[in-house]
Amino acid sequence: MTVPIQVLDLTAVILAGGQSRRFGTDKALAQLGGQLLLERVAASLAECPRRLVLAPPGRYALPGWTVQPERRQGEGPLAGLETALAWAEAQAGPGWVALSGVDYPLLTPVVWQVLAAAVQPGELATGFLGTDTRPEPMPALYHTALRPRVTAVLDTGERRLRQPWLADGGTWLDPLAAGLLPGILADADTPAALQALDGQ
Ligand SMILES: Nc1nc2c(ncn2[C@@H]2O[C@H](COP(=O)(O)OP(=O)(O)OP(=O)(O)O)[C@@H](O)[C@H]2O)c(=O)[nH]1
Repeated sequence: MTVPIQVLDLTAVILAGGQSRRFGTDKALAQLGGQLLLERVAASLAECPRRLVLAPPGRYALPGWTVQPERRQGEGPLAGLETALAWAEAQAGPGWVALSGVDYPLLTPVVWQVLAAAVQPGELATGFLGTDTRPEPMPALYHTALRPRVTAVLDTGERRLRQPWLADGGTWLDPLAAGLLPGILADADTPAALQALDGQ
């Protein structure tokens, strides 16, 4: 019998090393409801026993979290996933990483519980479908066994996290059918998008 995955089995990793070009200022330090976006995402993952923020040295300090750069620093989110998987495996052996960007300020622990409960034996990714019905690379769970594939793709020069091969070996849930509140996965990658979330 397979034992279901729980949030307590996950290694939390927040990608926080981007350029925030569309936002215009560092979006991790933007606020919603009086709280930094980085802190809000971190709060959704607070139950995870291992917690890592991938960001350039000295950019942020987050109590209870390890903050360090990824191995291929500044090379984009796929390089962040590679380091996330390596770090998780070094900490706890084979297992699942809960991966988020800093720009999902409405995430709650329930989102991660839903993903953990949906993990299927033998699959390597579990996430949500976007409004365009394509898999969204974050927030999502990735298994450490994906790392050789991620490394091989990075070595070809590819840097995007949205990869068809990531979606192929995974479970991708319709968020509303999975019981999530509408809008909970909203992405605040511009000031207007963040403003639209004010009051939620
Ligand atoms: N650690 C790490 N995180 C990254 C990197 N690039 C993007 N991110 C993070 O990944 C998430 C999604 O990033 P994007 O919104 O696509 O990129 P961005 O650079 O932050 O923003 P834009 O410049 O507007 O594209 C955000 O939380 C970023 O902080 C990177 O090279 N390293």
